[in-house]
Amino acid sequence: MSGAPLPLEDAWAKLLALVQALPAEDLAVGAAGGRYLAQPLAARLTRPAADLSAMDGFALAGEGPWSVIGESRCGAPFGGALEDGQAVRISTGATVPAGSDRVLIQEDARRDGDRLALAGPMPGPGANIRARGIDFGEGDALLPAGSRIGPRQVALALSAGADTVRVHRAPRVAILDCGDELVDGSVPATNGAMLAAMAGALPCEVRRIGPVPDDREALGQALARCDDCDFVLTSGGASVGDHDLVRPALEAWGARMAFWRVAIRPGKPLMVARREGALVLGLPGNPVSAFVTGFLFAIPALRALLGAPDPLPASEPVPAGRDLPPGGERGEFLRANLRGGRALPIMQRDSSLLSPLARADALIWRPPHCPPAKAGTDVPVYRLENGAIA
Ligand SMILES: Nc1nc2c(c(=O)[nH]1)N[C@H]1C(S)=C(S)[C@@H](COP(=O)(O)OP(=O)(O)OC[C@H]3O[C@@H](n4cnc5c(N)ncnc54)[C@H](O)[C@@H]3O)O[C@H]1N2
Ligand code: MOO
Repeated sequence: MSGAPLPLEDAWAKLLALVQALPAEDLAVGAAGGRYLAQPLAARLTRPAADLSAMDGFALAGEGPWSVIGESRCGAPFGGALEDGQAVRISTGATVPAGSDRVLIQEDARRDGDRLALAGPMPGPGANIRARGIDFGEGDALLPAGSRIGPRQVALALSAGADTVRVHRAPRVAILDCGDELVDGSVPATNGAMLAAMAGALPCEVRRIGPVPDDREALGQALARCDDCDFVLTSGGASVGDHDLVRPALEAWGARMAFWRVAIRPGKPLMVARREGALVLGLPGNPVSAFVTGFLFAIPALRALLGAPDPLPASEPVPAGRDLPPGGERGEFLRANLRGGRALPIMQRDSSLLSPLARADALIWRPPHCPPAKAGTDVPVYRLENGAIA
């Protein structure tokens, strides 16, 4: 447990091995935004349910000229069938009547009373018609288990006739700020609010606790308020100082440490533990360290609890905006700005500095002992603005 800090990849693997998606529940489709499907979604309906017009105009049967014998509107389809030489006025999205195989857009039509003639080219068969079932048919598999229900998936599920979807339950999350200096107000307790804002972009129930003093009993009482939580997130007191009491307090509460310390900068003294059904992450107190470990571990853990199949953040190669020195003993996440397709590192690296953190829109990953990188060579970059944490 107190051995060498774990390489990032090993820490991620151990974390994911500890987390299981929470049990499933049925939720009204409109309330399921941000959740992940616990079972696949199949269509209960065919869409479109009938052949529909894609344009405002006239549904035609046979060659022109035509006589207009009625109208098909959304919600009020034309009841009968057309014979050759007949047409109906039709709106976008309205049902194409039987007997018609094409729609003439009104800009290409000349209407005089009930008489209709071409004022443009004759539409071909099927023109301006959305055929029944082109989106999906009843019984079609629409979304596999593990899909995230975003706004587009909400629309799809409703269109497919689902009232509810089976999704993983939203985690109950406790976020504790720890430190005497936060209790007396000499240092503003920024981490809890920051982490709550990060977590709050995902579907979860966040309970803020503290600030809690550096005191075993107080920490014990605070942790007792987390007994019903799925995920407990502390910040501060994770290091080796005399007042870093989070680990013994967690152990006294019944948490079993899975690992402590990851070979990353900032964020080394990360603690990961489990207690009965709950996952526990002890994040370091330095605000940048809390953010980086929140981004790399806490948000992915939340996604995993929600049932995301691929919960870790993804990096992309971006050319470095300047020469970068070789990597050290710990891998480093450099705060950076993406400008003109390049990632420009911010050179203030102290893990207490919030102004460079707030200015950054990306993190450049420098793996341990990596060779120097010349400006213009690709380096792995994690964008901060997507995925809940800007
Ligand atoms: N001898 C060693 N000292 C330290 C080591 C080490 O390996 N050996 N690791 C350093 C690293 S790396 C980090 S990161 C910090 C982490 O320390 P803690 O997690 O124990 O955090 P604290 O000591 O409680 O606080 C550090 C710093 O952060 C401020 N803080 C704490 N919580 C909050 C909060 N909720 N909101 C805002 N600011 C917070 C606190 O006031 C301190 O300034 O340890 C190094 N030391
Ligand atoms: O990991 Mo600490 O976060 O380097 O300052």
